[in-house]
Amino acid sequence: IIGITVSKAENFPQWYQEVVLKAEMIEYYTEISGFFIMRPATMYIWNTIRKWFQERIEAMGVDETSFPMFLSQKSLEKEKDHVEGFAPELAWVTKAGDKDLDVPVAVRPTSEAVMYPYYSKWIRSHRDLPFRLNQWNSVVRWEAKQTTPFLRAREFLWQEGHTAHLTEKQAGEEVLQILELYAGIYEQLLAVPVVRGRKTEAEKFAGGYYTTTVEGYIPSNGRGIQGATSHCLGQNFSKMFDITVEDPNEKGKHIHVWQNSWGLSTRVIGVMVMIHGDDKGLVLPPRIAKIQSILIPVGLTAKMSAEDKEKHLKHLDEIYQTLKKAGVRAEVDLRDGYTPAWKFNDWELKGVPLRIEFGPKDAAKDVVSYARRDTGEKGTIPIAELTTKVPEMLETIQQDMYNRAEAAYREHRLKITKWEEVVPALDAKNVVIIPHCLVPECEEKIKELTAGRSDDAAENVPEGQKAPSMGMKSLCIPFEQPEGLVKGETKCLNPECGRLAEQWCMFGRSY
Ligand SMILES: O=C1CCCN[C@@H]1CCCn1cnc2ccccc2c1=O
Repeated sequence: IIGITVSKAENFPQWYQEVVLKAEMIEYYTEISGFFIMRPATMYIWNTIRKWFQERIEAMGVDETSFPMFLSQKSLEKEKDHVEGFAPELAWVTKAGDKDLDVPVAVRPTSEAVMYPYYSKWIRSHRDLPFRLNQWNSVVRWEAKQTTPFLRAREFLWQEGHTAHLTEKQAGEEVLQILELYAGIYEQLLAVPVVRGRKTEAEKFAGGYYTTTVEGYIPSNGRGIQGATSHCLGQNFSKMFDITVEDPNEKGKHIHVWQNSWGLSTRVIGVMVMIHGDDKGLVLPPRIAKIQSILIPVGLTAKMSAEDKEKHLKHLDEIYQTLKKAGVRAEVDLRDGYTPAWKFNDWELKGVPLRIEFGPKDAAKDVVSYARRDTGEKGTIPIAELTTKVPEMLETIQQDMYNRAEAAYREHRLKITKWEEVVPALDAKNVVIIPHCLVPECEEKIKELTAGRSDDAAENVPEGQKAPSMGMKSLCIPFEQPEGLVKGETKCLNPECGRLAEQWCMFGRSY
């Protein structure tokens, strides 16, 4: 069996790459770098997320749409001021066949510029509000940085919601409603805890008014990771694209609508793999596992008569049927020519949450033997109790996986009030929450001050090999603010800043 050849603790990047490849989630698209093939194991998870989210936004009155994947120079021009930062990531089509296009078109990196000229056309009266569309699609951003499966790819799947409202208040309510759904995808489906908060001015979507975010944490390297964002765009885009309605209270007067845009991508799958995986491979939370329980016959030795073997497998099939009826996504592995041990490794690599073994010894006692993938715990379950015990155990696994990840995040999210404690905390794989002035220049300074010098003198590291550790960025201003910050008195923690602190702000090394 070709399992994972490195340990998660020893070589995290290599471990991650092996897991997504050997668990058959991803294939590298070697024709063009930065692109990945998403295989059935991945698409099952993505489709589970999509069904969960789609059902809930439909209940909110969001309709589905599908816009073209190309945008014109002209409409890009309308949002040029904030697009310039993104310009290097735009992929352009300049030819069709052997003919140059008179006007090159860009592949969408996001769809504001594609959609909003039509919002302008369709949204005329306040009765058209709230106007809400979402599309499930892929976008292209020609990343210059090193790509990683799920976390940073040049094309990824996401949903992008784009809504218009009459007032800032109505827009603001929806921003948070969607953010809670994003948190729900992480916490209820992926068993991944997230911190909810607002991005600082330096880290928000520049074209927007404010950005709310769910922030994850990767224990293996102590980095923060942006999980999904729900932006209030204010009236910025309705002014750029002339999206107005007649003022219901004042004839002849026009109001620029208040807009939101919100997106969650296949990045969420990478976060789940990184947090829950172990040295045997993927560990899937039961709620998003295509196979929740794999049934494997054991103890079928050669000296067993064909008749006894058949009887045993028939009994196993009854167990399988019982589990299916109980709503468990179960499969039976009857592959010939593979030992039980080989099968155990294979299904552990693929992250199946619960293994059920059934041999003659089990049959004699009317039990099955089980092994939990997350903890390795083994035991037996009376066959008569499978219908209740197996669904219960799957829910327990889901909850335990969340609780362990939540504890790891909580224990590595340190409230710090002494600057000299910051870098040691980062080096110990923590993210920090510090009193901060929220001024962009100060964040830049903090990034410099916390970037580790490449201390080549460090033990047994060849000259110039030790990469300088990156500085910390702001991750979010947590909605849940700790105690102890006295407005007008508490100083920003950056010793070179000197300003007063506005709020507690979470910082960390990040993706
Ligand atoms: O996040 C979201 C959620 C979904 C809808 N769009 C917003 C904002 C996207 C911000 N963004 C991100 N990368 C880009 C890359 C190239 C051009 C433009 C952009 C760009 O506007």
